[in-house]
Amino acid sequence: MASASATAKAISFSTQSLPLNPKSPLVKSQPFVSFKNLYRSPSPFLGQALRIPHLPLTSLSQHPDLQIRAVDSKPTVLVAEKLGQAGLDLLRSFANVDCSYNLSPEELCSKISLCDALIVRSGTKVTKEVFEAARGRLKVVGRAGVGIDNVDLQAATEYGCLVVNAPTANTVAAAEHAIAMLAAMARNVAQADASMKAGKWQRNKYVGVSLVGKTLAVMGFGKVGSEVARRAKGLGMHVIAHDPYAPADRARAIGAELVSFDEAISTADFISLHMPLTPTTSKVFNDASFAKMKKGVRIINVARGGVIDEDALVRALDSGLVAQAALDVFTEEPPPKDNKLVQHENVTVTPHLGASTVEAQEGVAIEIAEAVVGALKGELAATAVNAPMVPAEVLSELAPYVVLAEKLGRLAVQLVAGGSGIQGVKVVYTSARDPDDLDTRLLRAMVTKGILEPISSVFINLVNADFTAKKRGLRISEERVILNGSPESPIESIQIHMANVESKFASALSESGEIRVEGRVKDGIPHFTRVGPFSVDVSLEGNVILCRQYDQPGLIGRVGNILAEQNVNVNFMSVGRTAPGKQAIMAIGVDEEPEKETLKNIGEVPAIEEFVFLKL
Ligand SMILES: NC(=O)c1ccc[n+]([C@@H]2O[C@H](COP(=O)([O-])OP(=O)(O)OC[C@H]3O[C@@H](n4cnc5c(N)ncnc54)[C@H](O)[C@@H]3O)[C@@H](O)[C@H]2O)c1
Ligand SMILES: O=C(O)[C@H](O)COP(=O)(O)O
Repeated sequence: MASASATAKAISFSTQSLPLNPKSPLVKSQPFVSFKNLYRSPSPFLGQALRIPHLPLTSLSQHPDLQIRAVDSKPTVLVAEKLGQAGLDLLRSFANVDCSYNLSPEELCSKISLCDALIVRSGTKVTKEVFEAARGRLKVVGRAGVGIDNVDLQAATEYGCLVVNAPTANTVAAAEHAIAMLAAMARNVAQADASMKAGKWQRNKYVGVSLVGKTLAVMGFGKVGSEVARRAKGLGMHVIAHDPYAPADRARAIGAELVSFDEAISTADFISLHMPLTPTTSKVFNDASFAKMKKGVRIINVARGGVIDEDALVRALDSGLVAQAALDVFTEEPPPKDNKLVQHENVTVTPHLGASTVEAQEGVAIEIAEAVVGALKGELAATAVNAPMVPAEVLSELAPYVVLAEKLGRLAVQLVAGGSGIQGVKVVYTSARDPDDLDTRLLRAMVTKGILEPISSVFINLVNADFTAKKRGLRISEERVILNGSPESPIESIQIHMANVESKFASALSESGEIRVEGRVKDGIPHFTRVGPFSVDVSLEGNVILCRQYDQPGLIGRVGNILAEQNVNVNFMSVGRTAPGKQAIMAIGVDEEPEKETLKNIGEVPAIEEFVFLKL
């Protein structure tokens, strides 16, 4: 058995070559897809996006084929609800834009397989059927607004489709609308207006209530809630808030006190709702909670209709427990014509207008267009809803490690003997960085991609990597080995360990019997540096042949000759041995995939005990 103290000597046969083959059929077909395949892009988000790492753009643009493709291969964005002009202009500068409003679910499903991105507001349901109908082409759904309860996030994740939203541009508009509803309700503005338009003059009927000195409970102290609180303070109201996840000091800074749910609803004169619709908040305002409220309470809902049990609210209004309600949102939108809340004389309604100001819609359109274009370019979106957000500077630092992680995953899985069944994979990072300073989610996703893509038909990216691994029963654990010294590079090495599997290349097994491969980044290029107990050194740019042999003079030349006879270009070769004249591992980097016959000839060289061809 080989010892773990194997040493490596690297023999360079040629320098790094551009992995571009202009004659590749991939360049001719599927133009948008081809870039990823040509450049082996890490495309952490969107595997089919144009993303060209490490390569000078000038050399690409000089290639005639690529110039044509770059022009031809604009993605298509379907805008399914009205979007501000500035956002449309931005989208059109990058993509073909199809504005088709009021599509039926069937029409949406039939169009979607021709689209790379879809932009919606709250009026379009993006269901599992939509993702199924997209047949893998849809890469990003942009929600031009905050609430993503109309998008099936689980299905999006399962299909590897990124969901981004525009979380900030309509905050003030929604807060202003809540305040407008609050004041209009307190002074019966809508009812009095309707009465006058009907020819009446009813001054006694529409006596209102004052806001100053009253207690307002803000339920959900996020972006909109805190802006509502700030404005209510300006109206002289006493503001309390309930939000299990909001920091107390942020509330205090605005002059609001965070209290429990029961305390908020039982002491308030006005209750304004600003939480998202989730399984926990669904119908959280129901008979039981109305019963705890002060008699004559007034409720404003500019969040989501589903947080209120609407039948219970009708009962509470009819009994006088709730004096008035002001509603911008409804469980079903638009609500049926005979909806009792809409018709109720103590209820003021607007048709989901919270975000509908000219300014907010322009802002939202730009915010979502930037997010969608960025995502289509393969960048990580700051407003990703179903994927970890990795800041741009972290991404650029990790770029070569992202490639390394994927290629190590690919190497490791190809070393597994058929029928072994992989269950557990451990990824070990050695680094001098403080663990809190090293975000490995992207690397883990790429290891998963490397392992699963060669053995399945799934397309894996940062969005669906964990989900897909889990679904396939593949457990990926991570371990950090902290090195002493200064953390100049984020990672020293990445190792992949696969336990309880057999290997088709016995030398890949470590002393503990697990498949082990290791890689490092050298001068920005990912290298394969260890297999089992053997040190090797091959840049991970083409494909790799691993041979185990008895170290003897002339062997490297013999294998090199076999490859040269078949016109296979060797780009790198290294030999790791236990001691002179003992067992050694020869790792050969080759640009092309050798013919079967060539590989057979290598295997028949007497000193070679085993070998394996690994495709990267
Ligand atoms: N009517 C409109 O046109 C309109 C416009 C903008 C936003 N909205 C809706 O308003 C809501 C708030 O938007 P935002 O931008 O402030 O979102 P946000 O994420 O900034 O704030 C939501 C807050 O709710 C809190 N929360 C979560 N669960 C809670 C619970 N069980 N009880 C109390 N608080 C809880 C969160 O901690 C968070 O602080 C969303 O539902 C959004 O869709 C509606
Ligand atoms: O969640 C939101 O952003 C608001 O409800 C606005 O929805 P809209 O874009 O459909 O107006």
